[in-house]
Amino acid sequence: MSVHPTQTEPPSAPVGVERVAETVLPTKYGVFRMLGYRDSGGTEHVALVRGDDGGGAPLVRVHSECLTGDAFGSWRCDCGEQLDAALAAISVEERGVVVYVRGHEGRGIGLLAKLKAYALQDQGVDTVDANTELGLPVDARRYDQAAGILRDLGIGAIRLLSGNPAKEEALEALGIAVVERRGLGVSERTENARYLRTKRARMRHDPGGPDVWTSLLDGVVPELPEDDLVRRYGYLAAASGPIVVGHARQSLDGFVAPRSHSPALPQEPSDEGHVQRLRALVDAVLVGVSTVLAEDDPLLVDEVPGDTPVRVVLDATGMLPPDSRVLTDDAAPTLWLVAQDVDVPSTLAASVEVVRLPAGALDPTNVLDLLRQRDLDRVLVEGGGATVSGFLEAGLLHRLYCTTVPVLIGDGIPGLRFSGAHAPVQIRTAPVRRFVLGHDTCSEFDFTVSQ
Ligand SMILES: Nc1nc2c(ncn2[C@@H]2O[C@H](COP(=O)(O)OP(=O)(O)OP(=O)(O)O)[C@@H](O)[C@H]2O)c(=O)[nH]1
Ligand SMILES: [Zn+2]
Repeated sequence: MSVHPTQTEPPSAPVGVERVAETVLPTKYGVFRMLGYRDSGGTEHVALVRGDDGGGAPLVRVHSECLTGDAFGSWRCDCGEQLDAALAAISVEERGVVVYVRGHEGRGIGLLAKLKAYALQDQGVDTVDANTELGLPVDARRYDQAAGILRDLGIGAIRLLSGNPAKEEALEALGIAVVERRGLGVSERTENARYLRTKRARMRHDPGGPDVWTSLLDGVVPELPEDDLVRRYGYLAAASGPIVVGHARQSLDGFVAPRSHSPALPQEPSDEGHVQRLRALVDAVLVGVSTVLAEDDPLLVDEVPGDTPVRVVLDATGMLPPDSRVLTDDAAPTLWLVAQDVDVPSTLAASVEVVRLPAGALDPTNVLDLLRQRDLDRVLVEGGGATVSGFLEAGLLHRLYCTTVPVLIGDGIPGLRFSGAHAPVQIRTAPVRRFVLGHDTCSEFDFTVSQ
């Protein structure tokens, strides 16, 4: 059953607003003028204003109060992140307004009714039906106080930051020209995915622009400095020249697997698509043959949106079995790098190209040269330990993600190792960012910053 939200008819007497206070508010997004208003029903609202009057329709966010999202950072909804993103977008343009509308809590049903609606949603009811089951309107918000505040600010035309067409229609009906509407594109989270899906399916919400991940795939980094995807992957999406990213997942004591290969490291069920996202943002993913032998991973991008990159297997002695999935799955080209004199089967999928290098020439520098000649500039060296260590030791990694799994193996297949025989013992340091991937901890080294 599809229920369309019923907009409560505004009472015949429009709500008027009176400006009662003016001050400034320094924030992490810069200094805003802060204007306080009281509407004719006694509810108090504020407007955060940046920039001057001139220069076309400003960015405007008409933000519905949400104590849980705005103040407590709740992930049940996306309000807090939208508010942050709106302030950030306005600070980038150095111009715009956030009208913070009180009394809009719970889409106008009030805070405690919203909490009751949450309790119903905990039992499986969706956000629309929860309001209805409580005998309350799906959306009881009115926007005449927001329109009044904009008029008081001398603003008659706006670029609205919202994914809600009903908000645009309501403002238009109140005489505010919405020359453009776009969503703020904040990333979906596991906790709010159902809520956002329901808003799209049953409340006509649309993102009004590409979401963050789609933008990153297109090489565009949205102005959302607080967004997890932007923070984690913005640099890679924006990289214009060659970039090499290493990845290693190992036990706390530095092994990728026990000697027997069985059992392997526990798979992390929620790595938030980290490895898949790295794959999707590069031109080529490279692995050593031992990793393919151990895991038979076809190296696809199939859990997040994006294209599978060119797959590159370093296999000097030709150990790769012809039925391994990286050779048989033709989702993307595979480069099988072997030494000159190695025998390979004559019948291989059309997606597979055997590239022969002189014996001894399969070192990281030559391999990267070969990839760059093919315009494969962004490279993910995904595993295993020896392969990634080779690129690390050769000083060829711009970034390294070292994910540690909270287990101890004692002895096994080594993860990252420096070869003491070829290089003086080094302590590699670089700025590190750390993030938690389920039970794993990922440390990201940035070797582009010299220390
Ligand atoms: N009744 C109810 N209200 C909710 C729920 N989740 C969030 N809200 C309220 O919904 C309001 C925000 O509305 P949304 O539909 O999320 O977004 P919007 O303002 O219509 O659209 P955007 O401009 O794109 O943010 C806030 O006041 C929240 O308190 C919920 O499950 N039930
Ligand atoms: Zn909210």
